[in-house]
Amino acid sequence: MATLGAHEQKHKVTIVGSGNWGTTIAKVVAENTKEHPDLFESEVQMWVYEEQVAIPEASKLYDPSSKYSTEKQKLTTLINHFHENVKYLPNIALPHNIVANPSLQDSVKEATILVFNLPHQFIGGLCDQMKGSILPYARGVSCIKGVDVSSEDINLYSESIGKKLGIYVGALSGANIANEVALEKFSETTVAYDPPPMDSRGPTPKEGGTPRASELDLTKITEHKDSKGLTSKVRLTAQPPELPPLDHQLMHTLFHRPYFHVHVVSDVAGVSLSGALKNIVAVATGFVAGLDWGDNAKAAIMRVGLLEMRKFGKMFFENTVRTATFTEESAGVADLITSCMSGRNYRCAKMSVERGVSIAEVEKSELNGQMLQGTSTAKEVYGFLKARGKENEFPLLTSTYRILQGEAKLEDLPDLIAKPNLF
Ligand SMILES: NC(=O)c1ccc[n+]([C@@H]2O[C@H](COP(=O)([O-])OP(=O)(O)OC[C@H]3O[C@@H](n4cnc5c(N)ncnc54)[C@H](O)[C@@H]3O)[C@@H](O)[C@H]2O)c1
Ligand SMILES: O=P(O)(O)OC[C@H](O)CO
Repeated sequence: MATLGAHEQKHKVTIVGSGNWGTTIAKVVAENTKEHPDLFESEVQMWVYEEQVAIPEASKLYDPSSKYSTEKQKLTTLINHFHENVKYLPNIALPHNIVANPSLQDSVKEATILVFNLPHQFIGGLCDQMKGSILPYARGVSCIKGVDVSSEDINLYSESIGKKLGIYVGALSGANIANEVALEKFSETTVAYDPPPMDSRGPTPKEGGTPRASELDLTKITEHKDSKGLTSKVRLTAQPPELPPLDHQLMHTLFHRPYFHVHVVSDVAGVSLSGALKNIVAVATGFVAGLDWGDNAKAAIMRVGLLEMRKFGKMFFENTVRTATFTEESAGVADLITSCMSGRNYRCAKMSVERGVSIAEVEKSELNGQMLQGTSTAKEVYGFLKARGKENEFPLLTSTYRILQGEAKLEDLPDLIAKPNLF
């Protein structure tokens, strides 16, 4: 187990988000912060998008004589009272050192490590609200499976968040159906963390002066190569030397559990792109499952999907992506497989075909507020590919969007994806 020596300060962790995966990762992290008091403050703040919730009658917490069962209450009140997220992760006991906080600014203000974990459509607005409230030397990890697409550009969420907040952000992604991880069934994940070299330790002393752990001494302009290989000057604040160094070893200690095995790598692009693009492939796999075409058809979609994911990485992130990530890491092929077997994108796409209704209708009726990422990512990625004139080079990603739009027939999918050059 990692012990990094005695330090005057400890890391304080905040989870930004509290959905199905957000709450599960809060549980993982809170178990570790409690187990490593030499490195972390035990308390983990979890920012909750506040809503009024009644305990479902199916819940083991349901007690008709209690005010909590009959009346709608604030979700934060319920989480902090029962140590359970009754809406997004029901029937899972949460560690008592998780504190649900409805105030974004208050929840992040002391965090030295910010874990971003919520549906990707909300992150831009939340970063705007967070500006000015976070520590300048905080570091982040994005668990978001999605890509940040503007009219003609594509960015990893880790980098978009990092740019908006002026901090370095890595990524976590893997074959991680949240409910299974929450039940402590074995799984693996991949953490990608590759901060600019200044993070290696210590303040930059003023010439002839003694280093002090103040922001002034620790902030410097440093060269940083982003995931597209572009080198730019970024203003970044080093973490004070009083804190345990935030390196691969500490990342491992923060996320690894006996049931949740972590592999830390440096390929932020490969890890992030895998998590985003596999959601589109899962929608396509759900579609063919809905037609009852069998496992061979699903495997064919997964094969083409994996090749398109790798080609996408090579084409648009060629300078930094490690193509082996797609086939060697949990974030790559393993996440593709689990998502295409039982993920929400797969299940909702399958039901939409079986019931003859839109996937959005199924999402609304079946997910109790949880959100699909595959449908919006399909639209965003298609828009990006089309703007570049590359849509025909990614037939599965493109066809999935066109089927969602009613512009292509699902039954034609085998021909639509036949014989592309995916290498
Ligand atoms: N659930 C999984 O099994 C799983 C596993 C791995 C990764 N992921 C990824 O993790 C990320 C988060 O997914 P999740 O499963 O925790 O979320 P989720 O699908 O449970 O989404 C619901 C969350 O969105 C929040 N929300 C709703 N409206 C909001 C608003 N206006 N502003 C801010 N928040 C709002 C809700 O409070 C809730 O916390 C996604 O990128 C997802 O792809 C999910
Ligand atoms: O349920 P999905 O489809 O959002 O997928 C969940 C996870 O990403 C699987 O690793």
